[in-house]
Amino acid sequence: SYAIDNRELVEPVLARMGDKNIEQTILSLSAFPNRYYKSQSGVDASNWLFATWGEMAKGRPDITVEQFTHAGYPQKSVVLRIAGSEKPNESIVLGAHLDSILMSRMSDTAIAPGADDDASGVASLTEALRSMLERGYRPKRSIHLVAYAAEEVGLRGSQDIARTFKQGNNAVVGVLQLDMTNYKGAANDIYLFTDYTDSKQNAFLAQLVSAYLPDLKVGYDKCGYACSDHASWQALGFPTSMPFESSFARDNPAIHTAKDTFANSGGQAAHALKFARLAAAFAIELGSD
Ligand SMILES: N[C@H](Cc1ccc(I)cc1)C(=O)NO
Ligand SMILES: [Zn+2]
Ligand SMILES: [Zn+2]
Repeated sequence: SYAIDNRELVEPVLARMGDKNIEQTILSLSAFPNRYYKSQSGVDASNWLFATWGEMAKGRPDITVEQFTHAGYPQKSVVLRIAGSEKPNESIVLGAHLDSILMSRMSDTAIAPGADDDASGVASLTEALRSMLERGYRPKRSIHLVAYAAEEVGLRGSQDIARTFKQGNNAVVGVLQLDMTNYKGAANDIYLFTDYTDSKQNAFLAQLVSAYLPDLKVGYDKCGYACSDHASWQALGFPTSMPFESSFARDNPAIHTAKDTFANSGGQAAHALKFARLAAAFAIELGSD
């Protein structure tokens, strides 16, 4: 059941979150020439995030950070796990994708900064993590943060990882995907996609916004196809949601081009901060029961 009954745990974490750290993470990730799943810089970006999350997790014996090796290409996904103190085999998964691409003339050395798609999602998750750690938050269920490799070439990294969870004895309570969080293209703040997602979990997310982010407006839209990694999880029967930055009609025109830069997402991360806060509220409410 989706109870909202951990306000004393959620609010201090949200209060400590800001856009400056998100900005820095977006700038760091979009500084790689590209994060293509087959390029050296795509491997380097994975290694950078592995080191960054590993540094953040130092001093927490309940946290592991690993790289997940995929068959057929060198870019690894990065998986961080905060072990639940009471129900470690029940998991909440927060995801974003690590890789970037150009819609045309892609090559191992092409310039594909992917600031919005999807450095913004990785940065939003990283800020949620930072604030939870600063508060010393310990979940009862396990919380997993995943930066997927190879999303742009057919949701390949998330397919491997979702399948691994399916084969393990993890009960997955809920999955959240953040793919593009920093380009505010439309009137509402957060758009919940209604296709390839779970309607009950979407309703829970809307309640979380009302409870913790009351000045934000929620809209609904459809992608029309399996448009990000949430579809890999939904296909295996796990409840997923994808809060998105804009409406379908007004999504970021720069994605999959060399123009997908932080400057072209507005030059600030205030929009991405909304998604970071929603992700933290989702993780703590589901992780604390
Ligand atoms: N297709 C998705 C981006 C994408 C997702 C939703 C909408 I509306 C428009 C565009 C992608 O490129 N993910 O990496
Ligand atoms: Zn994309
Ligand atoms: Zn994407």
